[in-house]
Amino acid sequence: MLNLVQAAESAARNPPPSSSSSATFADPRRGFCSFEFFPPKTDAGVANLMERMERMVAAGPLFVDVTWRSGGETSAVSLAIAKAARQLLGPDRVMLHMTCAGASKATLVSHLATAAAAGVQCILALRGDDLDDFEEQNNAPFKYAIDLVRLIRSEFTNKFTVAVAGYPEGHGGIGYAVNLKHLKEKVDAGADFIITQMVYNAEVFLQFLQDCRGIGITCPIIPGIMPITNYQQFIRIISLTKVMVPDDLLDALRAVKHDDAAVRDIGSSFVLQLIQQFQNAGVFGVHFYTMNLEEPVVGLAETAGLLDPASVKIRSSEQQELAGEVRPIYWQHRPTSYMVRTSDWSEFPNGRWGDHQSPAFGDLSDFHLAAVHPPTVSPRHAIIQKELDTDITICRRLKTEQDVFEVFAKYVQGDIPMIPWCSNPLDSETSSISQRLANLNRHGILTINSQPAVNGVPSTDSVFGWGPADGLVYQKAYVEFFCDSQRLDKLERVLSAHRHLTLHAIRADGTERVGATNHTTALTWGVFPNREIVQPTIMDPVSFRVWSTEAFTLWQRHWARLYPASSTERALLSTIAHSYWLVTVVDNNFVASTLFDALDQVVMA
Ligand SMILES: Cc1cc2nc3c(=O)[nH]c(=O)nc-3n(C[C@H](O)[C@H](O)[C@H](O)COP(=O)(O)OP(=O)(O)OC[C@H]3O[C@@H](n4cnc5c(N)ncnc54)[C@H](O)[C@@H]3O)c2cc1C
Ligand SMILES: NC(=O)c1ccc[n+]([C@@H]2O[C@H](COP(=O)([O-])OP(=O)(O)OC[C@H]3O[C@@H](n4cnc5c(N)ncnc54)[C@H](O)[C@@H]3O)[C@@H](O)[C@H]2O)c1
Repeated sequence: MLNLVQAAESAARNPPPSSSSSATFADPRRGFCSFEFFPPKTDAGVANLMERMERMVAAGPLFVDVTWRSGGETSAVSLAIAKAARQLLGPDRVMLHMTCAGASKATLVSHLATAAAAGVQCILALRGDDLDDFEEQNNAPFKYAIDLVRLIRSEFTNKFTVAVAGYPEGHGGIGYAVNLKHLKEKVDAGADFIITQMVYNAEVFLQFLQDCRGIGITCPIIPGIMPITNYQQFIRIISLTKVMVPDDLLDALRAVKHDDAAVRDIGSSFVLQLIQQFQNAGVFGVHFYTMNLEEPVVGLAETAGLLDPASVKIRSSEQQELAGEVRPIYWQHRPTSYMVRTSDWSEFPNGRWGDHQSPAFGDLSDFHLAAVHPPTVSPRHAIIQKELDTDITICRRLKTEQDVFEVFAKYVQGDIPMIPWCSNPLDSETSSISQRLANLNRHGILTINSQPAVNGVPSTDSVFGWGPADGLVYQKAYVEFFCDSQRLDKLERVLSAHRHLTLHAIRADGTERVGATNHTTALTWGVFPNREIVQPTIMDPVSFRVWSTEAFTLWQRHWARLYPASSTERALLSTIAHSYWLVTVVDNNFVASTLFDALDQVVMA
């Protein structure tokens, strides 16, 4: 893999004589790219990713890589995807991410041996983030990525090419220069090249590159970029990673945030310019955080001249079978693609939770883009300040459940900028119900998501509109919340008089209580001239189950953890996480909704 990266860099810098020196931007010899995939959360998503990956690798990236969930819980899926990619592309063009923090030496050696046996020759050695207990991490043998680099070199010598992560804007709040020093140590310990955290500012990356060179890091450094395809998703990811985004870009995206096609146009022009700036400065490779999306990523890479389809010789299944290889089970049993109905609108047209059969379905934390902790604090990072403020606010004394209820109520009133489940301020459409929501929250219906009913509002409406002009949009009232068993019992009794309301409740241990119907249900849809009905948000019981696991984890991971191990607060939050239900209620009568009346009855004395 290293040879491949070096050869691609050198070919880009020294194009063959036949290529004119005034090569155009789209000259395929001018650049290369890699595509990063993450393991989807559901079997159907994995099956569809396999299919999509086959098309994406045929487009001609230099290599593909597969992320790894901290703790290695999804290691089998990551490995299966890497193995499938290897079968398609060959062994030297596939990289597997692997995290080490909290793992034992035996586990890591076993994962590495399994990867080697599957024909993976390149590892992106990472620390990982998602540890339940920092104290535990401090005593663990593998604290930093460098420990994994050293392990690979000592146990497997040169069997693997090793890449490591770099952070143009710093990492972990310990200072940019210290970060660089640690990066140099990783390279000195045996890393062959560096892939960076996503970056949307050419100056920032080029300064980082110069600083790396200045301290003697000579290996290839590939900047990471995530294509901008959907406003909500982009905002959530930059809030998580805290990467710097030019204000002009944010303003332009905000102005068209409900129109995915316009967001994608603006995002693509921006990313193409960024790549051009990199190329002008002699940086020819780009790492794409694909988010498992196909069309926007391949389109961008193609326009930027980063693909080389001629270099890919995808082997047919017959060739693979002749070579004694077994195709992944997902391919043999893959369902008819579910993508067709959304292909025109890419993956989540202004939509929210995605389709559980989609390869791009998952929680943002699955994308493993980077640290969720604030990096080096810079004055430009107002967003970090916002998070720190939130930490302080929700870190206040919590003695009783009522104190917890108050935090939720304050969030929907706009007095707290974030809670662990909601990282952005409420949408304007929620203002019509925010007082009712605050009251529900104060009475133990702890809301994390909602929408009021909408019946045929113009798609250009400044509050409820989305999609192209001249359409009409609709939505069912919906609310998602945590509550205890007593309130759920009462809700079920109330719902018997509201037959158009459907309920689905799940507890952390997986116990479920479901209403009469439990099918995939349309939540938001739009009718536009000359199109089929567009349905960006559905309530899907499978997605809800997957999401509930994440939702319960956030009590501990993003909240309880802010308090000392034996504190009252930790115990209280932990009890809530284990005993409360996560509930969704959909009001199927979008013409005359009674959802909030029903919830008011639950909290009435
Ligand atoms: C390209 C890329 C891909 C990623 N893929 C995944 C993935 O698949 N799965 C996943 O879970 N996460 C992934 N991540 C996220 C990554 O795990 C986190 O960003 C994590 O917080 C840091 O990982 P690292 O490997 O950079 O850590 P390290 O290099 O160990 O650095 C972590 C922090 O510790 C500091 N440090 C390093 N050495 C020392 C030392 N000796 N003493 C004190 N401080 C030290 C560093 O300066 C840095 O602040 C990815 C990140 C990137 C950029
Ligand atoms: N039901 C599922 O199957 C499923 C699956 C995955 C994610 N989710 C939910 O999706 C959320 C993220 O997706 P999104 O794009 O819909 O979020 P979002 O931030 O866009 O919020 C959607 C709507 O809910 C409102 N809202 C936000 N926080 C609220 C709160 N605390 N109380 C009441 N209303 C609130 C917003 O104003 C907005 O109108 C997750 O936090 C989770 O709640 C649900």
